[in-house]
Amino acid sequence: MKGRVFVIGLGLIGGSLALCIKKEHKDSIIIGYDIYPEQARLGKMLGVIDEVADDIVEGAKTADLIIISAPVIETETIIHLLAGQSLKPEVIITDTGSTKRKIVANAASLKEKGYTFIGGHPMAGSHKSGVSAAKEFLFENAFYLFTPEDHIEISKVEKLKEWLKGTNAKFLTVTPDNHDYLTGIVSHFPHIIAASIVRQTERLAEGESLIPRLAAGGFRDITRIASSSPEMWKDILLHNREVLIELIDKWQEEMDWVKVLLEQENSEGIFRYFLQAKQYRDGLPVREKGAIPAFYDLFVDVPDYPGVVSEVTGYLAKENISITNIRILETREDEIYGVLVISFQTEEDRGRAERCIHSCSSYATSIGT
Ligand SMILES: NC(=O)c1ccc[n+]([C@@H]2O[C@H](COP(=O)([O-])OP(=O)(O)OC[C@H]3O[C@@H](n4cnc5c(N)ncnc54)[C@H](O)[C@@H]3O)[C@@H](O)[C@H]2O)c1
Ligand SMILES: O=C(O)C(=O)C[C@]1(C(=O)O)C=C[C@@H](O)C=C1
Repeated sequence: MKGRVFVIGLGLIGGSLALCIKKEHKDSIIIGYDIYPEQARLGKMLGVIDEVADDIVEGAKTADLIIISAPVIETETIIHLLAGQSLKPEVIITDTGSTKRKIVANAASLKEKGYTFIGGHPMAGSHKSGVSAAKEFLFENAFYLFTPEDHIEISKVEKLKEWLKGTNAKFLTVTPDNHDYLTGIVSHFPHIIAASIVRQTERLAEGESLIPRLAAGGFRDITRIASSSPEMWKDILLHNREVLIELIDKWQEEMDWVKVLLEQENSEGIFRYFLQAKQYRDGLPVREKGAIPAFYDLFVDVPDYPGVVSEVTGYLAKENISITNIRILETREDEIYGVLVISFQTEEDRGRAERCIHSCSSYATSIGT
């Protein structure tokens, strides 16, 4: 498709969408604006956008598609600002906010002016912020939720989906209320829990210097999202407070139940508690992005000597196999072998990497579970 796409808020999500749109629609022109001009300039330098707009008014007036990708309370303000502008009559305005009820309610000001607003939420992301973290494959196979109101023509929704085709996401339509209820459970509430575990640990670590050093594997897995942007999460919590207050009550009941099991030394009950959680969690779709992101990890047993990481990555580079992450599992000091964990975007890449490492070295590999 041809046209001018204006991204307001050029961070992780805005930048990633810009990359997806450019990949699919090579003739489009992507204009970016960020309240921090250095973000937009960096976006241009990284090739994420084609042009930088000096302000929202300038970028919006010639746009065919406007994507608001700022924190959700900022999004409300931007919607009202846009409603006061003279935009192209056929422009489509969408957002990427993690909440939808209040945003869609605020978009009444756009409807009054005859502009089309379709609420959107790509259900994939990261704890990282900023345009430098943008990735064109961020949304692959993830759900992309839309909340169009009844008066929105289907052809407009189809056009928006066409613009966003390069995300390779699975589009789904829900109501704004249902959206906030569902994401409250699977996204917003877990972020509160992650932050609360970290805060409790920090409090208890006072005078216990071993605590931060011991906080490894399990702690890091469950608290990764506590490193997310406080600005973004402050807005999300304020927007979805009713749903979250209810979930906190339910969580307190859950903790009371665990406390009872412990007080009773109820071995069978504790076993069943973990078994039920394991069965449900193991049944979630892990190979697809969405509920749980896909991690195509390859474990490589390597001798513990300097240069081994560049040796292995060198083999992969020669075969043009791209990696998304690499880390070394901590090993015992007396061991001469370490484990390199290399993550790939696809299962196919991981298979190629495994074959490549076998043909270039004698290192054992495993794909884990
Ligand atoms: N991070 C995620 O995992 C994720 C996933 C899906 C949706 N979202 C939603 O997408 C939106 C963007 O999140 P992100 O992760 O890209 O955050 P981010 O912090 O990486 O980017 C947001 C950008 O918006 C800019 N900004 C703030 N106020 C602005 C304003 N008034 N005008 C213009 N720019 C402004 C910030 O400077 C920043 O560069 C949020 O609404 C968030 O709820 C986030
Ligand atoms: O992977 C992460 O770090 C995320 O937190 C992504 C996540 C989520 O909760 O799943 C966060 C907020 C968004 O609105 C959508 C996705």
